[in-house]
Amino acid sequence: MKCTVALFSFGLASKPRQQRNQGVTWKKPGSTGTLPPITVPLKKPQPWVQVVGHAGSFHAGDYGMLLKRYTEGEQQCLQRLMEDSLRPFVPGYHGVVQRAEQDYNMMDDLLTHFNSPAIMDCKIGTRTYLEEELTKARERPQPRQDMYEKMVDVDPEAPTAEEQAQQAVLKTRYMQWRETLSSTTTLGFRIEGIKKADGVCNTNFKRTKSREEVMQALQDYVGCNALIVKGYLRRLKELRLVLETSDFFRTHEVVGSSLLFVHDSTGKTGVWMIDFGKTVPLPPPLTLDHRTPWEEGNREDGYLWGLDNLIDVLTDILPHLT
Ligand SMILES: O=P(O)(O)O[C@H]1[C@H](O)[C@@H](OP(=O)(O)O)[C@H](OP(=O)(O)O)[C@@H](OP(=O)(O)O)[C@H]1O
Ligand SMILES: Nc1ncnc2c1ncn2[C@@H]1O[C@H](COP(=O)(O)OP(=O)(O)O)[C@@H](O)[C@H]1O
Repeated sequence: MKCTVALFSFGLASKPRQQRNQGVTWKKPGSTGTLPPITVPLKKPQPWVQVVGHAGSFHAGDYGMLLKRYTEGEQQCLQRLMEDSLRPFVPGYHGVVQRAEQDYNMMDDLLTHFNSPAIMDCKIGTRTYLEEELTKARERPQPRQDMYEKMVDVDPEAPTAEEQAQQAVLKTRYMQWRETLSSTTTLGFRIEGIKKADGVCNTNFKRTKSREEVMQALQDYVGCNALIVKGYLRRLKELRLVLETSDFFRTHEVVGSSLLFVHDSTGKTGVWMIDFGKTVPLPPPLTLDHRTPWEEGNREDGYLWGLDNLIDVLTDILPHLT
């Protein structure tokens, strides 16, 4: 999907976001109304921007909140994360709300405190589908036409003769193809989408694979600004330290989760873990180190290996920046 800009908030208040807060007018308490009202111009509110992901899953809420279509698995993860040492690295979670008969997980909008932010979504890990999806695909294969079409759009030669005959591919096959086409297999992370401060959005990274191509895309994203990269590196190294001791992380297979990078022209930077739709608890006493290569059955996801590589790549671009 293309970047989506939400101009209006959803449901929590009756007026659209753009119409409220453009300036606040009030009277002095107890005044007779003879004093002219004081008008305080407030900063223009920022529209929430979705860089990638499922269309129609989100609604921008009020008061810096974001509503994401409810799934029980994601709710469980967000709830557990609020009690874990990873809490500062995930959006604050505020429970389930219902709007127009649909349940949503309500969380902090991570863009709130930035001014015209640049945003990047990086999917972390060497595997983007769950082991249970692989088992299901073997037991009850359900070839998908939509994924065949997405595949052919990128590379008409990619489907096998059998897939061409069926005009359909299995989801796991599509996901594996996406992993090897991009840097997921070789670096353990891939750029999914970037929105720059000028509003220009790029989700065309499916073939961004080599270390050099990834470095180029990252350099472009940070506008060759070394301070921004240093800010990101500090945060990523802190995250790595916390991940290495987090109970939540040790006991969960983290698949398809992204790091959301945000910075603005003031030099402010932030990185958070998002998307726990395919993060599942492991059967005790199984734990993961997130660096051991995946073999079917070991449940390893390559998350920390990918983070190590991302930190290395960002460190390598520093000498090229001003
Ligand atoms: O990015 P493209 O190539 O379009 O492929 C998408 C992403 O892999 C989605 O993962 P994510 O949500 O992590 O971005 C995945 O959703 P799942 O998370 O459900 O696996 C979609 O599966 P379907 O929703 O089954 O189409 C798949 O079609
Ligand atoms: N808490 C958040 N704050 C701000 N933006 C977010 C937040 N969560 C998700 N997004 C935006 O939505 C996009 C998709 O999020 P994600 O959770 O991965 O959705 P999906 O499960 O549909 O893939 C991200 O790339 C980002 O732009």
